[in-house]
Amino acid sequence: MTAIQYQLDQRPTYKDLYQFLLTCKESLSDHQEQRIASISLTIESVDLLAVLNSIIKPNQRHFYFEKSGHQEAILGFDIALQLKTEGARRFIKAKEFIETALAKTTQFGDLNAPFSGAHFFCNFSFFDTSEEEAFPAASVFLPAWQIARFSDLENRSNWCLQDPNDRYTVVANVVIDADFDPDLAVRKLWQTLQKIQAVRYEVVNLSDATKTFFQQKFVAPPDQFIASVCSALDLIQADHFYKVVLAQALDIFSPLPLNLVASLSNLQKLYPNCYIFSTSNGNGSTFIGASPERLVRIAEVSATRTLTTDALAGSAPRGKTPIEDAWLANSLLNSQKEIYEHQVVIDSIMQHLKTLGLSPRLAPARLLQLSNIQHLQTPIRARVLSDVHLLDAVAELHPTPAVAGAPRTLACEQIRRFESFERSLYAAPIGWVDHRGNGEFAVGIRSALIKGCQARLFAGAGIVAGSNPKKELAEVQLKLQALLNAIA
Ligand SMILES: C=C(O[C@@H]1C=C(C(=O)O)C=C[C@H]1O)C(=O)O
Repeated sequence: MTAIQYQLDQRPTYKDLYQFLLTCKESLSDHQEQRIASISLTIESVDLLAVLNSIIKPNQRHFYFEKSGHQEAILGFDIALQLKTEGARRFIKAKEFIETALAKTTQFGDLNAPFSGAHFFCNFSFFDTSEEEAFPAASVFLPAWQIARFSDLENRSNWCLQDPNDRYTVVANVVIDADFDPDLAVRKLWQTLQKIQAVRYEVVNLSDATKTFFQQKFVAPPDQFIASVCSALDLIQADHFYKVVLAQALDIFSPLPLNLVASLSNLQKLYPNCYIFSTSNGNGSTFIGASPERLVRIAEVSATRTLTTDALAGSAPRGKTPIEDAWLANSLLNSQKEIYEHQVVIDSIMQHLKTLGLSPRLAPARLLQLSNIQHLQTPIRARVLSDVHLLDAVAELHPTPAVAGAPRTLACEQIRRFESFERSLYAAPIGWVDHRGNGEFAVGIRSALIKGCQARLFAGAGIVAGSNPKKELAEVQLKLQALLNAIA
């Protein structure tokens, strides 16, 4: 991969870009060869959801990923290169696809600016084959356009407003082949850049989005969920496995098409400490959610390449009063059953990270409090050497016992047996990888698959010895209700 740098204080001109693209074309060695030119520029502030709302067409692929705390958000749209695959080697195939794409990429711009350079957007399904047509078991794409916001501030109180300290990067990825016309390409680039920059003053008044009356239907009735939990508890007692995570799916039908951007904006406001994500297949289906669960991040922390993951399991509702809330938090922190459910996740993550040759360290367990629910959370960190790719870590960690159970294979068999719907992208890795092999994946829980006037909402709960079937149903319904409140 080649990188051409230009001075930070100097925006490239039309001529600079033309010259760069022409050089890329001239470097093609034969008629069959294809190269990628990746151009990174810094721009002034732009509202990413406004771009999603006003520029991206429903039949264009998009990917939106906002890190918990709203410090970073990244939007990709339109496809430069893509891979769709399935099977046991899907994560490895995704890694190979990215490495092959990077080998034919020439990068232009300041690669030290946050979120500059080529980024690849990935979504996977929970199982390694997918019966559900909307999304394949593995999908990776390099977008034609990528826009990112990066905030240096640790705790922004006014996160939903544009902050003067935020920095914005745009990356355009252009496919260069024998028929490539550099002049036309620069003119198109310029036009799209202008369109993006014109969006920044657009007010997307999402709070006015019409809330419509939805009809709702569980895919499997609540009684069936209770019966499944009881059967799972019998198998746990008979020592077949320790834990299984069983989910419910709720279908909603709206008289009007569901409003994707309004739903995302609601999720942002309701869940400021969750990952907010949206991925479309370019064919009318979109998967969105607000997940509190990090699968894995690899980033430079104080000049050390560091892997961070979280064990997240063990839940309680939030109280209606501060006293009730504190009581519920205290019960969660001291419940033998919840601590055990949490520990199963920690043990598995530690073991899988060691399999990767890492020496992980645990931070003390803490409470992660969301607006409707609270969880036990243990951050886990490890130093990584350059031979561990982010997708190697995803392949090793997914699915953790937080969303599958333990032991993994037996738990997954029980999920297939007890759940009567396809999990699709629910509870699966969703995230991005950059040109350095760094990036971040969330676990796609608290999520919904939207198509036109319909949506399927997903939520689950971990079942271990001592679980109470009615409480588990209540937990799943609480999680579903939170999503329902956000879908507009
Ligand atoms: C499976 C889900 O959540 C998981 C299950 C939890 C639990 O049972 O306590 C807590 C957090 C998540 O790891 C979901 O929200 O769908």
